[in-house]
Amino acid sequence: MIITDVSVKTFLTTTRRHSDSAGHAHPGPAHQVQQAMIIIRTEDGHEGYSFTAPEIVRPHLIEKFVKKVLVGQDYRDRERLWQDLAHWQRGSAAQLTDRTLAAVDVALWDLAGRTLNQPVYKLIGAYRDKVRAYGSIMCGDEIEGGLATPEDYARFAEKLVKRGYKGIKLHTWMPPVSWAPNVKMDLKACAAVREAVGPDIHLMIDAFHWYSRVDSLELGRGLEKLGFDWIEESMDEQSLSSYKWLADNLDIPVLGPESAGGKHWHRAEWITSGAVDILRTGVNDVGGITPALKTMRLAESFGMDCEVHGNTAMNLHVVAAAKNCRWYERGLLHPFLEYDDGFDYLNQLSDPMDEDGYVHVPNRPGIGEDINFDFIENNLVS
Ligand SMILES: O=C(O)[C@H](O)[C@@H](O)[C@@H](O)C(=O)NO
Ligand SMILES: [Mg+2]
Repeated sequence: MIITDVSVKTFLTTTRRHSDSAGHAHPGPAHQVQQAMIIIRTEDGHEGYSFTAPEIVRPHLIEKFVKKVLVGQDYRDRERLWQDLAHWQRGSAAQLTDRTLAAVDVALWDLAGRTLNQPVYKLIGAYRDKVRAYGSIMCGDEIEGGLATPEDYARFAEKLVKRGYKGIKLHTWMPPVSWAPNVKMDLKACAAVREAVGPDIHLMIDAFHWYSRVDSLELGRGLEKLGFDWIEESMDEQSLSSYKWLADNLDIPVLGPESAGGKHWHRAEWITSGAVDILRTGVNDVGGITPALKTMRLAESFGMDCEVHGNTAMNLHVVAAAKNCRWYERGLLHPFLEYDDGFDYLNQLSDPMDEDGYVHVPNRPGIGEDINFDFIENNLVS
């Protein structure tokens, strides 16, 4: 049961996803990027794994914080190990972030599942084995036939409905697109999608914090006429009072926070201040599966749904272990990318979606990522 080592393998993987100068993903030519796999090993040889960017598990963090907290400890003591790492964040000179806590926590859950030969959502206490996915579309772009016009969004939405999606979320145009953000263009894209898919498909928008209160109000009122399910991150989530103002002035549910820090503690303040109608969590956003579950239960205590940010199996297990969540966010999607192609370092997708739009939780032990260890060994960087 005792953890004897924490290590990291960094390897090359090929992707067609490129980040723009604001961090938004867009399709482009295939290129190689570095990915990291953290490995937590116990005395009896069991291992747990999780994937993240190499800088999130760089040697300084593993040696100065992670190993000092984990090595010599019982791998089953996830709550205490998470609390010890979270407590050390304050004294880490802002080096130990929620992303690193998430990578460690996910690997600990994976270790538990692999050791006990059980999928994580069953260890937590499953609520369901499958969940509806919404297609989370990439931010708009200026690519011919991509997501450059409202008609492009409408055409892609029709394709997603044919694939089986019963919900679609638009990330609209944002800087560095020269004329963005633009409320009227956002509403044109949303109207074109509603026209294309009809009244029964659930639609949401994620405006990615580019708007003022007044712009957000105009956007929200327009979405109310189009029957959207929620408006997400239309303003900077560092302004709690702006979201309280928006939620007070809109009928459409306001969902958040996604990118605001403070884990489940700060999300309690968002609820009690009336800043949101639907809470948001995410394994990477709050520091792991452990705090994401706390956030789900917090929202449930207030009669509130809590929607989980992000794809991959780690988020899917959180969704599967909670009643107060309606969707799995499957994405990010683009007309020029085939999401179902997956990743070269995994043997199969961890979030396969059936033709009815349901994603089935992997029943493989642990997180359930079907890791191609040979690929990783053959493409090692360090
Ligand atoms: O880069 C990000 O912050 C996320 O990928 C984001 O674009 C998207 O996943 C999101 O906000 N979903 O709600
Ligand atoms: Mg979002």
